[in-house]
Amino acid sequence: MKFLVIGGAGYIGSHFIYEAIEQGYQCIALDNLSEGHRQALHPDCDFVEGDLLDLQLLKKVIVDVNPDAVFHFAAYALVGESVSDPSKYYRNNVEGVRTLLEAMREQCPQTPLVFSSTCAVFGVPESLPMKENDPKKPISPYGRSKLMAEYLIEDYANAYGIKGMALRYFNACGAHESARIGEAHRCETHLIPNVIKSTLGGKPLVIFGDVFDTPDGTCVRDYIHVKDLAIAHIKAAEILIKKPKGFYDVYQLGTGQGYSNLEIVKTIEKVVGRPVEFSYGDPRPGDPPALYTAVEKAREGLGFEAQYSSLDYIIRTAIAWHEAHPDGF
Ligand SMILES: NC(=O)c1ccc[n+]([C@@H]2O[C@H](COP(=O)([O-])OP(=O)(O)OC[C@H]3O[C@@H](n4cnc5c(N)ncnc54)[C@H](O)[C@@H]3O)[C@@H](O)[C@H]2O)c1
Ligand SMILES: O=c1ccn([C@@H]2O[C@H](COP(=O)(O)OP(=O)(O)O[C@H]3O[C@H](CO)[C@@H](O)[C@H](O)[C@H]3O)[C@@H](O)[C@H]2O)c(=O)[nH]1
Repeated sequence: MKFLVIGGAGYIGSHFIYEAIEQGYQCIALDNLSEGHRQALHPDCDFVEGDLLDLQLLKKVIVDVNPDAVFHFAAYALVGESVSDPSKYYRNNVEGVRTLLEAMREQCPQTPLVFSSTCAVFGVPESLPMKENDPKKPISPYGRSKLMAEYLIEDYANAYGIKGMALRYFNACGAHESARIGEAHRCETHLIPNVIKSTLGGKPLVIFGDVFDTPDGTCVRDYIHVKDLAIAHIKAAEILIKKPKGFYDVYQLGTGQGYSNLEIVKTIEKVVGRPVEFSYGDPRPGDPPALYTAVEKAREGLGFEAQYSSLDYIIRTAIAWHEAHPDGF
């Protein structure tokens, strides 16, 4: 089977491709390398350098590849930047999805689409753990753009028979067990890489806020290893392939267990064997105090349960990647 992977040179997309190729699937990545890295691509993965917003290119690639499933990882994903430059986010994350849906509607209306969504569609959750159908009140243009994209896919499924699944990830983390690929965002905002980089001589760590309504005052998040995300995507595609036209559903991917920012720092200290220096800063605007998912729907609907997301494995694989590639790719 052949998978077309939009955004395949990015962090999560590149780990998905490694897993899919290791499981025997053929992969073709399309990426404009605005954030991704050519070196992140598996050596057996075919690559088209191009833009999601280029409808003619998408149609041509779909005809040439004739994929059995399409995976859409490409987006801009910095919450803060989305507040200061929403136009950039709505264009790439909403118009990009519409362009892809148009290309698929014309060239491969039966082919399943698996879409990267986020727990940021909820904003500040009304209750925990968060369930798929809980109320959604996103508080950033990034979260809103992803919620709009979910609606677009659902509407195209209802009206034109597209088959789609939105997978809402909680906090993606970790690296490939080989340490050949890992998290290498050009502007790194995520906690785990920032803690690790601070131990390797990078920028000093600032923990954003210690006065949240959580057990130790720091934010709580649900961390899921990129290998688990990759496995869930393959399960989603295998299920979607067998579904009738017009099928659409949403699943959340996390472990169901929350860890505070301080617990992450303490675990990294234990693994590296020395103290991590940090200071407390102001809370980051738009950070909800606690986010963790209910896992029942993914367990029942996808047969998915995280297996590679112990904090110890996440941190060990992430450290191995950063030690092997201190300057990224
Ligand atoms: N990292 C997380 O914790 C997290 C959590 C929830 C959801 N997500 C979502 O998962 C997806 C992947 O996230 P990531 O962390 O791997 O991000 P990433 O930036 O590393 O990967 C995105 C890739 O898409 C490419 N891209 C962006 N716009 C494009 C365009 N117009 N045309 C072609 N390629 C384009 C980039 O070059 C990059 O390679 C995103 O949709 C993100 O919103 C990420
Ligand atoms: O240097 C840092 C970096 C992060 N944090 C805190 O660590 C926690 C986790 O932050 P981060 O790793 O940036 O992830 P989130 O902000 O939780 O991730 C959100 O942002 C992603 C976009 O990058 C979305 O896709 C996810 O769905 C959404 O949960 C938050 O409390 C941050 O304030 C720090 O204290 N210091």
